This record gives sequence, structure tokens and C-alpha cells, in this order.
Amino acid sequence: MKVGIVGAGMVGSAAGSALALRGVASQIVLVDRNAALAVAQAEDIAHGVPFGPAVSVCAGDYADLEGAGVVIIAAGVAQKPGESRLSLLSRNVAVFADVVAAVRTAAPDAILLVASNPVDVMTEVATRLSGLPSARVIGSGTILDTARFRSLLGRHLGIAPQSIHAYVMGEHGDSEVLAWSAARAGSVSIAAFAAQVGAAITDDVRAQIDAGVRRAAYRIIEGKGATWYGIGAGLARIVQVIAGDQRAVLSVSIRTPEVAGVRDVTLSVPRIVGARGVEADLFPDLSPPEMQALARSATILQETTAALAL
Ligand SMILES: NC(=O)C1=CN([C@@H]2O[C@H](COP(=O)(O)OP(=O)(O)OC[C@H]3O[C@@H](n4cnc5c(N)ncnc54)[C@H](O)[C@@H]3O)[C@@H](O)[C@H]2O)C=CC1
Ligand SMILES: CC(=O)C(=O)O
Repeated sequence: MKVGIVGAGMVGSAAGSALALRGVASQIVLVDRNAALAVAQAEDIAHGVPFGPAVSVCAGDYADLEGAGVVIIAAGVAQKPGESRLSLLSRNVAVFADVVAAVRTAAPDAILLVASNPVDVMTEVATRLSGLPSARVIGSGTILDTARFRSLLGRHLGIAPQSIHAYVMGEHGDSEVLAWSAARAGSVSIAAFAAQVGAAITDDVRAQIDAGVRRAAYRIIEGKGATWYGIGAGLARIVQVIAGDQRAVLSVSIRTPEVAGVRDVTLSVPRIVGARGVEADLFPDLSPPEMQALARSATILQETTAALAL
């Protein structure tokens, strides 16, 4: 599959590198308003190709996205230390006004995969601007938060994160909801497995893991200015699932008719993803406090998108 990436900064280039090294795409085209940056990133990524599967990597203009099956949008501004994701909104809406139209003209059949923050709101913006069905405008949403949750749970329980089935739902941001009550290690509930291996999930452990997930971006941005490897791998995974029509369950963001009593809201729940985009939702059993937290997260996003002048 040909994959376009608009925004060849830290996130776009990390996604390009992950796509190339995993052999997910046959062709990767990087587009950026800073054309010299796109050329340099494409050259650097291409130098890794002899060590992995065959793929062509180049920089280009929007016209070069023709025929792309997926276009990742990672253009715009990123958080500075201490800034929230939602504070980026107006600046990135202005960027999307140009980018989405140009991508739609060049690659009308592409699924749009949005990474720019605040990703849920930007996914709603891309849905409105593109006129595409919501199943084909996918935000990376909480795919990264879910990976962070699984990684910390796996470390606590001494089990591979790939064998943890647990999701973060709602906003990719401060109000996100860790779905503890639905979390499983293999097929066993997290609480039962924790008791079995003598690694109880006390209130302290729970609070540490919650902060480990919810505050991850703030910590990493404080330390190195931005985050890119985790989301790059997550974006490559989403493209892999679409390209292979894998029908895998991923926590991604799309406009959704109703979540926790909130109507027409764009956020993440676990969903089946395949060649046509999002195929169905798998809403887990949540505890009443988790459901309330999800309703709060959905309300924040719904109110933010309702105020958009689009
Ligand atoms: N969804 C997620 O989990 C994550 C999202 N992000 C978000 O991804 C976005 C990109 O972050 P970084 O790559 O670190 O930023 P960056 O500043 O390194 O890259 C952004 C790129 O967008 C380009 N750009 C800006 N306006 C453009 C336009 N109109 N047309 C084409 N290109 C344009 C810039 O030239 C720049 O190269 C940010 O909004 C950031 O918050 C970052 C990490 C994780
Ligand atoms: C920056 C961001 O959204 C993240 O790393 O979660």
C-alpha cells in the first residue's frame, strides 16, 4: 500500500521510519510545508531500508499522494513543556483547513489517519472538512495511552504487555479513562491474576500507573521536548491493520453517535479496524465510576467540538 504522511516533523518521520522498518507500506511519501525537511527525513528513513523489507521512500508534494490508501496527518504545532493538548486547537485547525482539502484532492480514496493534537478534536475537524464517512477518518486517539497502560501493567504483573488486554478510553488527554474493571491478563481478570502472582494492585499501585499513563506526555516533553517513538509505532500499527484488513481491535478515535449518554462525540473506544476503516465498536463493561469518568471526558470533547466554527 502507498502511504502518505503530511507533517514530516518528529511524529511524521517516526511513523515513516516505523512503517518502513516493519514493511507495512510499499511506498511512503512525506509532505511538509518545509520541503527541505521532508527531503531530509525521506533520505534519512531510506538509509534504513537496506536493513529491512523493500519499500520506496521519498519526499513530494500533495500531487504525489495520488493513489495512497492511507494518509497520516501529523502536521501542525506540538505542546511546549507544561502546555495541554487542547491549547493547540486553534493553531492546528488553521493548519488542517489547508491540509485536509489538499489531501482530499490528491488522494480522494485514502483513509485519513489523524495524529495532530488535540487528536480527538482534530479528527472531528478532519471529518467535517473532508466530508468523508466517519469510519474513514480515524484519529490515533488513545492507541498510545493504551500501549502505556499495557506496558505499566505488564511490568507490574511480570507479563508481556502483548498479553495484557486493557484499554484507555475517551479523550487522548487529561480526562482519559483507564478501564481497569475490564482489564485482563490473558483471559484472567487483572485483580485475580495480580493475587495469583502476589503483585496486588493496591490504591498506590493504581495511582502510580494512572499517573504513569496520564502524565506520560508531560514527563517526556519536559525531558526531551516532544514524544515520537511511541506514537510512530502506534501509527504504523494502525496502517498495518488497515493495509492487511486485519480486523484487529484498537482503541482509536472516530465520530461516534453516542458514548456514555453523550451524543455525536469524537473519542476513543476499542474498535474493530480493517480495510474499510473502523468496522465496529466493542464497548467493554465499565464500573459506574469509570462510566461517569467517560461521560465527563465525552462532555469535554463534545463541548469543545460544538464550539468549532466549521
Ligand atoms: N496523537 C498522539 O498520540 C501524538 C500527537 N502528537 C502531535 O503531533 C503533531 C506533530 O508533532 P511533532 O511531529 O512533534 O511536531 P513537529 O513540529 O516536529 O512537526 C510538525 C510538522 O508539521 C509541519 N507543518 C506545519 N504546518 C503545516 C502545513 N500547513 N502543511 C504541511 N506541513 C505543516 C511543520 O513544518 C513540521 O515539520 C503535534 O500536534 C503533536 O501534539 C505528538 C505526539 C503524540
Ligand atoms: C504528545 C502526546 O500527545 C503524547 O505523547 O501522548
